[in-house]
Amino acid sequence: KEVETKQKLANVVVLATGGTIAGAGASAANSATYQAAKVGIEQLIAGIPELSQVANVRGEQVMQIASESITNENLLQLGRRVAELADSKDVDGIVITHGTDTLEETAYFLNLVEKTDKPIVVVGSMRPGTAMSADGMLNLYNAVAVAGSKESRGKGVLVTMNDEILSGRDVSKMINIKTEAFKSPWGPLGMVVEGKSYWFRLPAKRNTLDSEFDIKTIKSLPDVEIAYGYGNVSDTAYKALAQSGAKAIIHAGTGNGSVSSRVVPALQDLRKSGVQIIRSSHVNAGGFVLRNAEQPDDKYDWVVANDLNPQKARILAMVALTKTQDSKELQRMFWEY
Ligand SMILES: NC(=O)C[C@H](N)C(=O)O
Repeated sequence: KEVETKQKLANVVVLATGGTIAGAGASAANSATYQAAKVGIEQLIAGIPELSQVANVRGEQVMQIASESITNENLLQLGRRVAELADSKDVDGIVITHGTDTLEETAYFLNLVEKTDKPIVVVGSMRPGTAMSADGMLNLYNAVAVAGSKESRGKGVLVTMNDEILSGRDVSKMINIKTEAFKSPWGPLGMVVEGKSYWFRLPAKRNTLDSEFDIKTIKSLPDVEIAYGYGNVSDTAYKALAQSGAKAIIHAGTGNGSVSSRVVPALQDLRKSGVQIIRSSHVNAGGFVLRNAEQPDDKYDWVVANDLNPQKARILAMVALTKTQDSKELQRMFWEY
């Protein structure tokens, strides 16, 4: 009977990349002072025997880094491994353990480039496993349960943090000291409780199977950089980024992506020289940038990121620029993804 149940369980592969979920501190009181990316995936899986009740789980250590140090090469490496596993008949779902600092970027990247309807769930933790009330164990258990569930198929890349199921497209780390750190401005898609998923809404934006991007055809990612808007800002950073080879600059603007009059002339010049200018917003609870509001985007040939925060706008711009250099095409992609 036991063998029978085991056969019915989904096969879930956990790809480990490091982060706090693999972190370790000197004492149980160290919830914020610790080293990320210390514990291997075998040890993480062995620490949660209950995983075997929700899926047949095996782990793979893809890298072991704190996520603030993730490079474009790391993203491509991870994306390619996810695609290989998704193509494999004996894999039903994939979980990626990840540091939380750039988790939202990796989740969005995978959401754009993985051509599969198999569940892909990205998960992290705010406290290391050595801390009191560590959150990684339950977050990972939830991730495996969601990745092993047929109901999770075709919903784009997902994130499970703090009992919520969130869309990898628009989830963002909103605070760095609470376990309730990850939010989407548009709310979670569902909840996961005791290994069972409860769904309430679906992503409306193009993703995975419905996406025009494919990890298998992306050889490298172009250089896209972010410059921050604030009072008394100068154009130095924008110019320097372009000079060092940025193909697009994300303006992490104030308010609705507004641009200081001290910076506008430089951005007009950069656009004329071929650099794409993409207006986003760094407001905390989620920006919303509209074309030709605040700035005449049609006249300047700039692009707006709408609700994508600057770091997510960077991901879409990189992926989009592997297909087109046309600003109108770029803008279409920013509306559709
Ligand atoms: N909570 C975390 O995972 C933070 C860590 N710096 C990381 O992103 O790897």
